[in-house]
Amino acid sequence: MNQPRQTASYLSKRLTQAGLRPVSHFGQNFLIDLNLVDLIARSAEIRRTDVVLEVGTGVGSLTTRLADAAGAVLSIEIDTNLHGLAQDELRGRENVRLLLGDALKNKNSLRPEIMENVRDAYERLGEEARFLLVANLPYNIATPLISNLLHETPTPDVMVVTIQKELGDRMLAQPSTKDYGALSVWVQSLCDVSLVRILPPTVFWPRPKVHSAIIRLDLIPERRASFADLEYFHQMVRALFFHRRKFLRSVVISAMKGRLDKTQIDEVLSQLGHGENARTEELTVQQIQELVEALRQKEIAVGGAQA
Ligand SMILES: C[S@@+](CC[C@H](N)C(=O)[O-])C[C@H]1O[C@@H](n2cnc3c(N)ncnc32)[C@H](O)[C@@H]1O
Repeated sequence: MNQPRQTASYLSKRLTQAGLRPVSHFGQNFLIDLNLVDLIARSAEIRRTDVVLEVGTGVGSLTTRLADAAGAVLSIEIDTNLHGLAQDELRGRENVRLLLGDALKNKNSLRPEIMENVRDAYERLGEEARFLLVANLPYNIATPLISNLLHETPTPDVMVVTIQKELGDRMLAQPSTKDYGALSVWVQSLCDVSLVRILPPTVFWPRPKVHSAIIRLDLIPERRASFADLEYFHQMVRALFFHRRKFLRSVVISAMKGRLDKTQIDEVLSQLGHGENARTEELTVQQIQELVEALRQKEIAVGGAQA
């Protein structure tokens, strides 16, 4: 088993020998600093009883490190040529399974094979098993991938991902800032989010136009368990941030159209102390959770949502 020497010249040679070039629409920006590949793997604190999902195998350099530490690694790659190179690189590693295809079935769901394989490995690894996502993600699918994984069972206990810095800023954002939005509320409602490292374009080959960030998300099981209807919450969060400039009251009215009338909505808002000048972006994650739950309860009371 070879340890790939992942420098720009090594990678470009390897791809050129195979008659390939990086494909930009697949987000093929490879990490060329081995210390950073190690940092991603190390930051996930992987154990022998963990099943690790990687999205975007590339030539398999991070996959190798994940396989050294984990009980099982499942890695998916959309590009047939890279999948072939990674198969060569990882041959003989019995705890690695490589899938070929798009990690997403559509914007709202993962390719079913992924969670089927994760659940298989999870059961095999026994009571101590955890599920982790550790990946240098293709930037165009990072948001749907992370958002959708938070609906899955098992939900990842830990996610350590390299993403566009701007997306990391949105995940970490606090109320009343420009980056605070549906994604901030959705991930922070379920996870502790922390910044591991900001990465300049120079550590990738080819160089992307923007800075990147390694972000760690730790699922807090009590937070997840506190939701009566997670799907309802997620949909409402998206609706509440859809018109950023409007006042909270008019946003709620349009989100609840045909479900609650204005009087019912005003009752909920005044009970929670949100005046007519309130805006969604000023509300803390907890205030948004309370608002969505109060709206859900109101809908149940008037015969709409399911208890
Ligand atoms: C940023 S590169 C990371 C490659 C490698 N893991 C590394 O760290 O250098 C992203 C990889 O994801 C693959 N990819 C892009 N879109 C994908 C998708 N929808 N599903 C699975 N893999 C995808 C790309 O072909 C590319 O190999």
